[in-house]
Amino acid sequence: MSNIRVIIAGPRGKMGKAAVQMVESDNQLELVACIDRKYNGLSLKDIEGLPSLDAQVYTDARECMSEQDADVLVELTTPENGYVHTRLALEHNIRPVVGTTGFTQEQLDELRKMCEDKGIGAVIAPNFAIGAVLMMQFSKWAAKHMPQVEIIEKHHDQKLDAPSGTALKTAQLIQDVREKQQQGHADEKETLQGARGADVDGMKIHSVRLPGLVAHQEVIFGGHGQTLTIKHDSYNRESFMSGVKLASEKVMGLQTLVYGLEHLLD
Ligand SMILES: NC(=O)C1=CN([C@@H]2O[C@H](COP(=O)(O)OP(=O)(O)OC[C@H]3O[C@@H](n4cnc5c(N)ncnc54)[C@H](OP(=O)(O)O)[C@@H]3O)[C@@H](O)[C@H]2O)C=CC1
Ligand SMILES: O=C(O)C1=N[C@H](C(=O)O)C[C@H](O)C1
Repeated sequence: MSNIRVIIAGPRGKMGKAAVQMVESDNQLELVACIDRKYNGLSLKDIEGLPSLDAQVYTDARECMSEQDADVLVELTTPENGYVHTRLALEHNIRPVVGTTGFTQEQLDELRKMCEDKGIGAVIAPNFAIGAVLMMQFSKWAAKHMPQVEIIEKHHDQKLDAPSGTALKTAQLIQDVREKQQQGHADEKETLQGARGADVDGMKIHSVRLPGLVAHQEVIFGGHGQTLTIKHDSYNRESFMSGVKLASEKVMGLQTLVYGLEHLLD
C-alpha cells in the first residue's frame, strides 16, 4: 500500500513537534510539508529544534495545499487558524485530522456539511489519548445511573480555550443520557461570580490553568452517601500520538466528518 502523504500545521508547537516525530518514525505516514506562521520556503531540517527532514515549510496554507499532493492535513495550531486550515484542506480534497480545540458548534456543522457535499472524510478529535476517550465513555455510562455530576479539567497555563474540548465533549456525551436538572441547592447564590463554574444543563465545568500541568480531567458523580470519580491524566504529548496515527489512517476511508476518536475504535 502506498504511503499516506501528510501535511502538519503547527510543527514548532508542543503537539506539532510530537506529531512530526511520530510521522517521521511511522512506516505508513510520510511528511510532505508543514504550515508554520514564522518560516517560509525552508526545509524542516533548517529550523532549529526540528528533525532533519526535507519536508518543505510554508507560511501560506493555500499555497502549501495547492502545491503539495497531500492526503491528510494534521491540524495542531489555534482555534482561529485551525478552522481556516480545515476549510482550506477540504477545498483542496485533503482530509483534515484536527486536534485543535475551541471550534464552535456552527463551525463544526459547517465543516460536516462541506465533508458531506464533497464526500470526503475528516476527523476532529477533542482528545486523541485513548485513556481520555475511555474516561469520556465511562462517564457517559456512569451518568445514566448517577446524573449529578461536575467536571474539573486542569491544563497547562498556555492553553487558549476554556473549557477544554475534552470537557465540552464529555458534557455532550453526558447530555445524551441525562435530563437537564438543577444541581446544588435550589436557592444557591454565587457571592463571587464564577464560583460554581460554567453550566451545561445544570452540570458544572471547572477549568484550572497552572504551570506544571499537561492535560487532566476528573468527572465526579454524586449519589446518596457516595461519590464516584473517573479521572484521566496525560503526562506528555506522546500520549496523544497513537490517536493521531489512527485518525490519519482511518480518515482515508471516511466520507463524512467524525467528531471524537471513539467512532474509530473497534
Ligand atoms: N486533540 C488532542 O488530543 C489535543 C489537542 N490539543 C490542541 O492542539 C492545539 C495545539 O496545542 P499545543 O501544541 O499545545 O499548542 P502550542 O501553542 O504549543 O502550538 C501551536 C502552534 O501553532 C502555531 N501556529 C499558530 N498559528 C499558526 C498558523 N496560522 N499557521 C501555522 N502555525 C500556526 C504556533 O506558532 P508560534 O510558535 O509561532 O506561536 C505554535 O507553534 C490546541 O488547540 C490544543 O488545544 C492539544 C493537545 C491534545
Ligand atoms: O490544549 C491542550 O493541551 C489540550 N487540549 C485538548 C482539549 O482542549 O481537551 C486535549 C487535551 O486535553 C490537551
